[in-house]
Amino acid sequence: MKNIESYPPVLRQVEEERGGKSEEGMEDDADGVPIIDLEWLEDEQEWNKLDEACKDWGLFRLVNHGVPFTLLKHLQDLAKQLFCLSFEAKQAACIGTPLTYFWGTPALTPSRTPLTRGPQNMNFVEGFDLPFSHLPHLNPQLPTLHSIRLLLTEYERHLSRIAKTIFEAMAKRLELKVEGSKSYIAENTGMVRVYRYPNCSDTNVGWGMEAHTDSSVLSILNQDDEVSGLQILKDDQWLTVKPISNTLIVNLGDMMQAISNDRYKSVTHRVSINKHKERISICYFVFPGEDVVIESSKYKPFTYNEFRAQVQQDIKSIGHKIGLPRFLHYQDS
Ligand SMILES: O=C(O)CCC(=O)C(=O)O
Ligand SMILES: [Fe+2]
Repeated sequence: MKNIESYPPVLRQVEEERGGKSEEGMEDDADGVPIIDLEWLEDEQEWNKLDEACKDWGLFRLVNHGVPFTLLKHLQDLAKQLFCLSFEAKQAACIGTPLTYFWGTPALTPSRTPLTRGPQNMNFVEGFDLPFSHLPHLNPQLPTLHSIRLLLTEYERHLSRIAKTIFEAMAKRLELKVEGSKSYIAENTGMVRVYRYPNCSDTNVGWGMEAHTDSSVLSILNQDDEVSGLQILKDDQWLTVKPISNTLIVNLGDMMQAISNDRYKSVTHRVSINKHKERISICYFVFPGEDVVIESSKYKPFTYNEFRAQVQQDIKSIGHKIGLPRFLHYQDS
């Protein structure tokens, strides 16, 4: 169902202006993304597969993850309902709550106001930012948000279990010291973002989300069952990650790349705009404790807090994130 009144006005305007001026896009069907079975992660062979996936791809598809299919589906449906509300209702729903509603950019300032950079590099996306630590204090007026809150509490339990299991397997492989490695995925830093990428008949207007790497340790994506959009950069080629029902997509972020001293990579990815259908995705991010120092031989020691502050500063001053290269011991001049 197309519900253009519910889009943020700037996104609505683009679609109205571009309506009809479209070009057929080509989409590749096969993706070849490595598949990791969470139930078999203890097994030597699966463990090797995980290591390879993290080195070569920085991303994999997770099966047998233990999250009930009904929960994944229900969250998707509720997110759809939430986005169908009018723009004004979505704005109003967040006032006085720890939620943030944003559009046109996924980047937020430290005070969690959206960082927009004008219509030229606007991302064709709207979303809600939901930090898990605030979930118990969230007392939303909207029934849809209330239901989402209840489901997210259960979702969080599953996703933190998954993140922990995957991280522990990686840490063992990387021979990280157990004490330090625990705080690399801090209990209280998980957060979820729910996105809607409106469809647009002219896919040349830009990106749902422009190319970037995540700043997280791990990001776990529950993507739309039917509508594709996520693309990753693999061997200098963009590749579409197919939506496959009842699977999760796990991607490694900058923190994981640094923790692994560049053995693993933070995958560059972007989201394309779909011509015919809007796309919903629910992304869970896990970060190190804010003051935990990440030490490696490639990078100067830094905390996630420092990394985040640098990213914010770069976005503000030069318009985009530089990320890990800012922290290299030896920077190219
Ligand atoms: O929506 C997606 O598929 C990806 C979202 C994403 O890349 C992000 O939130 O960093
Ligand atoms: Fe991302």
